Amino acid sequence: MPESRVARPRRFLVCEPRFFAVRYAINPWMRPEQPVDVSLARRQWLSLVDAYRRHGHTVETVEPLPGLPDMVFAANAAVVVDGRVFGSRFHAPERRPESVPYVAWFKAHGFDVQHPESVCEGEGDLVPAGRWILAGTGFRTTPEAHREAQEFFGVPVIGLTLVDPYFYHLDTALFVLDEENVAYYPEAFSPGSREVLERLYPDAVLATREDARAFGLNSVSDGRHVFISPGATELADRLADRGYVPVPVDLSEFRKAGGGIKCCTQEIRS
Ligand SMILES: CN(C)C(=N)NCCC[C@H](N)C(=O)O
Repeated sequence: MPESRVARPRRFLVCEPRFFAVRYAINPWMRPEQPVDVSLARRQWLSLVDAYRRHGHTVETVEPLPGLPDMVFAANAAVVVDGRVFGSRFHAPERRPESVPYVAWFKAHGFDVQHPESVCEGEGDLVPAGRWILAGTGFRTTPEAHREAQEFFGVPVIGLTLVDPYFYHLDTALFVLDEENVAYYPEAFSPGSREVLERLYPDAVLATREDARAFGLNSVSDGRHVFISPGATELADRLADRGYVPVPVDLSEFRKAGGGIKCCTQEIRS
């Protein structure tokens, strides 16, 4: 009999994909010559917002700006823990202007924003996980940014090295299920980082390459429901065996930019 899991209501910040497009290539998923169906992307994004609201979560929006096609990926804008906001410094020049509207949103909603000095892509690489923050590096966020985040939050930051360019942000290879456990794709990590994950999470849910390629690890969990790509079928079964409730949400259009459910979702933890 699987354990019965308890959901905790969340506060999410999202950005409508009004200007979503693939105009440049900054990760292996992006091919600017491949057309994007903006109206399908919008419907898919609305289905995510609807799924969050139906499950009792609060969803707020930041106004999208023209010329910023990746602004829909709200997770990259910051990391928020205990109401403290650690902003972003994007690796790609094309994404750097996104910080301005996000910082303005946080300020307008009563938050101060700490600006990192090193490249740091928000919750894409800094993943709060109960007593610590798991932090990816290798492609985007730097180890210097991990140190800055630890100083700022006063929470242990555990560095993990990513090695496969298809899993260029930590949130493509791992997600937090609840305060105690995570799901991840081991081959996305260096051997030493894999060992760290095995020590921290001996009971983790492991994903196959197929599930990882379907963006199954770019999921959002509220402790009970897991909002997950419908392509990650085996992972969904493994989660259900552990008592989680998979809620499939198809964001296939966003995969063309290298993003999925978690990328579109900034969690405001206060
Ligand atoms: C799950 N991921 C990767 C995210 N958290 N964000 C998606 C960013 C996509 C954007 N084209 C880029 O390459 O930056």
